[in-house]
Amino acid sequence: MQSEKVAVLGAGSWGTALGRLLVQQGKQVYLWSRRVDLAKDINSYRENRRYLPGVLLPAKVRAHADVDEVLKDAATIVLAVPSSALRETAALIRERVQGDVLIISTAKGIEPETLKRPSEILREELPKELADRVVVLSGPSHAEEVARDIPTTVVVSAEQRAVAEQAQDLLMRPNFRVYTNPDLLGLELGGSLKNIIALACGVAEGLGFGDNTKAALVTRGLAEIIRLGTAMGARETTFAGLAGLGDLVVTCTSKHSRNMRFGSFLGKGKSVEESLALVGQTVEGVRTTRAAYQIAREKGVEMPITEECYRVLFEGASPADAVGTLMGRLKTHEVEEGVEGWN
Ligand SMILES: NC(=O)c1ccc[n+]([C@@H]2O[C@H](COP(=O)([O-])OP(=O)(O)OC[C@H]3O[C@@H](n4cnc5c(N)ncnc54)[C@H](O)[C@@H]3O)[C@@H](O)[C@H]2O)c1
Ligand SMILES: O=P(O)(O)OC[C@H](O)CO
Repeated sequence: MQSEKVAVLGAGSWGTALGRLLVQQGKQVYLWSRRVDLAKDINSYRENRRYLPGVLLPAKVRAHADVDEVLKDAATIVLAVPSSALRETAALIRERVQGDVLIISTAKGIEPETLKRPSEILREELPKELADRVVVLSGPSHAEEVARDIPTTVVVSAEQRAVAEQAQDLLMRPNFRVYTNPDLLGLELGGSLKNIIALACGVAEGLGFGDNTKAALVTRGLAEIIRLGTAMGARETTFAGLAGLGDLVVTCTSKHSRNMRFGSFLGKGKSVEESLALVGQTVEGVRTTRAAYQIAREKGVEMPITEECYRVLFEGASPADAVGTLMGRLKTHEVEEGVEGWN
């Protein structure tokens, strides 16, 4: 009989929320924290006070600092570490796991050094039989709300439909609705690139701007995500879905968003380092801005918001200067084929 054990690697907010959800699905969850003190604290308080305060965890979520114990005989592995930690975490799996294991990848970032997406990193780091079992989970899903059973919709993809459907069956709950989509590339790009736009929305908030500015960033942000995504081979319709517009809306409007909070500190005049320290959690948008900027240049795709985020994050431009550049761009059409439709 297949083990009911699930290993969740990464005891941050998302790993903890997904661990709780999987216990609701009847699983025994081993939550891996590389820090012994955090594992002890979670088990003592039945709460992840550092990353997901205020959520009582069932006894079947047990935190461990020993990765051997966590991975042994697990039928499913959920990867909930930031994209920056994915390669080293995959190496831990490679050295310890064989066989028919489902691997759910949740990181939403692009590696700036290689321009690789999470599933590509896993393909490089894992043996083929494990990499073939990787499912990408994306969509609008703040841990703070999932952990409170607030109705949420997400989307999964994998190279094989049957593998994606296995994850769909595993995760589907009355208040956690899981769709499938064959466009794995689009899912990963949507989930990663929206963090750049959320960061920009945070900057706008920090500068004291209003809803008009945020709506502008979401709308024009989606336009540049679609431009890059389709140039890379993703399907345009994916960006109208949960991993595109859905995640863009939630991240650009939610008080829970780490990327937006980070941007708002920048907008208030804090440095990148100060802003990261103030958030104190993973902010994927920083590394992904660097990666997307590079990919856009290589592909000759125009991404004005991403470019300005890059200038603020890595070239010392001030947020006010970035706004001036965006608003002062040459006049243009709203859609690429803008002049068509007129005589
Ligand atoms: N929080 C959410 O609502 C949410 C939702 C969907 C997807 N995600 C994605 O999930 C990933 C994790 O985000 P999060 O919000 O849980 O981050 P977080 O900052 O809350 O937690 C990250 C966890 O990973 C651990 N970690 C960092 N580097 C590590 C390493 N090298 N080895 C082992 N552990 C390491 C940290 O100690 C921490 O426990 C990100 O890619 C994020 O985009 C988050
Ligand atoms: O809090 P953020 O900005 O990392 O976003 C979390 C999730 O990606 C929302 O779907």
